[in-house]
Amino acid sequence: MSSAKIECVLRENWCCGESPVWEEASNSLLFVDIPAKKVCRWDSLSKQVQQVTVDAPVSSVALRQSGGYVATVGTKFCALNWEDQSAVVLATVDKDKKNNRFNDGKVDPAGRYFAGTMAEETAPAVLERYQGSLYSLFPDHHVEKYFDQVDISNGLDWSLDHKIFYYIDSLSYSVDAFDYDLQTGKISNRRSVYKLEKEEQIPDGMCIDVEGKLWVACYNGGRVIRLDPETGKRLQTVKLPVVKITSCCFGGKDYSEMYVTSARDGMDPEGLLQQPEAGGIFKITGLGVKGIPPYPYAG
Ligand SMILES: O=C(O)[C@H](O)[C@@H](O)[C@H](O)[C@H](O)CO
Ligand SMILES: [Zn+2]
Repeated sequence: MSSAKIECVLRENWCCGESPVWEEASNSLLFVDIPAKKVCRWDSLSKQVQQVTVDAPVSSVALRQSGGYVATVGTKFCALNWEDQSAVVLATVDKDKKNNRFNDGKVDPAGRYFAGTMAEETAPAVLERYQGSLYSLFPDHHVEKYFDQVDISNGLDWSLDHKIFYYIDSLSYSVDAFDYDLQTGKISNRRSVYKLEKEEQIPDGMCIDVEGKLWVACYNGGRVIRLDPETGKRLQTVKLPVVKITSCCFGGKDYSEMYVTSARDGMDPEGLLQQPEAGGIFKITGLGVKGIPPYPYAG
């Protein structure tokens, strides 16, 4: 077993930190604070954070091949220009669902931006059920819808051979897999590869490592877990000093570090006293396994 070291690298106490993405070119970690409507970029060398505020809850951010970033803002896929802080709408979804917003999103190995929606929460994990759908924004800016009836659309990633798409609808307490056709972006044959145990609580964000194993952030579970999607077995548990763990990604030199986001929304004053780092960003080193670079949006 590895000896993991955990460090809180940013203690600005985000309401709900999410969607960590490593940007190698700037040695930075991108992430969002959903309710604060902020896209943030933390420079790992200068330790400075830059922020861009948008006009609606921003639930995910991704790199863009042609420069700048893309982000899911409210129910819109947007292009984000970091220099002039402008957001341009590329496409809108769920136009008939006024209470919906996007949640987690990630770019596939062919440059499509996948993201799902959910009804806005009245409290963490409290919301009108089955309102969400999963979509992807193709490089030509058209949108495809995969399925609906989603509660909280969350973690997503692709197998190293690009033949499997992994997906989490949080309230199903399951990590699911689909066959993936990289050429067309089509998914099929949904099945569960792991059911969370009670103490692991709610599955949230997810990423894959170079060995093809999945790392899942456990919201209210205070941990990230490493799963073998082939055997359905949990391989490792790494506990963190805060319970509301929202997502994880690999980054740093050679993608050998893991960055973990967390939330403080929904915590009472007593909980915040006990967990002063709630809402912080954590760096885990010494895991003994690396990640892979994020794919940029090709449009
Ligand atoms: O970031 C998300 O995925 C949701 O927007 C959050 O509100 C929580 O993580 C969720 O409630 C836990 O399932
Ligand atoms: Zn999430």
